[in-house]
Amino acid sequence: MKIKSANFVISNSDVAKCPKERLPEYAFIGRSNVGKSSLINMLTGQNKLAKTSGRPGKTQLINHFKINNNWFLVDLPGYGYAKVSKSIKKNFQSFIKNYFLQREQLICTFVLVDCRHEPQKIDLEFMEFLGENEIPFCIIFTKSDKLKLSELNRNIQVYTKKMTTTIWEEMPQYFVTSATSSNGKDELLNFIDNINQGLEEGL
Ligand SMILES: Nc1nc2c(ncn2[C@@H]2O[C@H](COP(=O)(O)OP(=O)(O)OP(=O)(O)O)[C@@H](O)[C@H]2O)c(=O)[nH]1
Ligand SMILES: [Mg+2]
Repeated sequence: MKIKSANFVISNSDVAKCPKERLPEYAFIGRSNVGKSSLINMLTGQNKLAKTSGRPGKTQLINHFKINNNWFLVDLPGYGYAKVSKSIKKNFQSFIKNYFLQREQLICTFVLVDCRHEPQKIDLEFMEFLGENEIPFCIIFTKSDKLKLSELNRNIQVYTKKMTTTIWEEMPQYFVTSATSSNGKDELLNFIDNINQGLEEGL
C-alpha cells in the first residue's frame, strides 16, 4: 500500500472526543521511548508528523492521524514512564485503558517492544490485559538497526519462549521494524492494507 496522505486530526485524553467517523484504526502502544511516534513517521514517510524525542514521555495524548482519507493510525503515550508523578500516571493509565476498552473502531493494536530487551513484565501484563478483553494485537520488535541479525533472532526466540510458556498458546503475529532503516515498512503496511480490504468487502 502506498501512503498518499497522512494528516494529523486531533489530540485528546478522552476517548469520547476521538473522531466519530467509523473508519478502521490501528493503535501503537508500548513503553515510553520504544519508538511509537518514530514508527508512525517512518510508515507515513513524514518525519515530523508525530512528535518524537530522545527523552521518554514525549507523547502525552491520544493522537489521531488520518491516512489516505480512509483509516487512522493512532499514536499513544507510553506506559511505564517513571518520571511522572503517581497521580499523573494513574490518570494516564485510565485514559489509555478507556481508549482500548471503549474504542469500537480499533481494529488492531501494535504492542511495540525494543528488540534489544528481554521480555518486560509491564509489556507482558499489557498484552494480558488486551487478551482478557479480546482486543486483537500484534507485537512489533522495534529498533532492529541496533542489533545484528543473529542477536535479533535470538531475542525473538527468547520472547517467543516466554510468551508460549506463560499464558499464550502461540506467539502472536509479530513484525520487526526500524524507523532508521525502514525495515518492516512494507510488511506492516501490507498487513494493514489486507485487513482494510477485507473490511471494505464486508468479510
Ligand atoms: N536507532 C533507532 N532509534 C530509534 C528508532 N525508533 C525510535 N528511535 C529513537 O528512540 C527515541 C524515542 O523515539 P519516539 O518515537 O519518540 O518514542 P515513543 O515510543 O513515541 O516515546 P514516548 O512518546 O515518550 O512514549 C528517539 O530518540 C528516536 O530517534 C529506531 O528504529 N532505531
Ligand atoms: Mg511518542
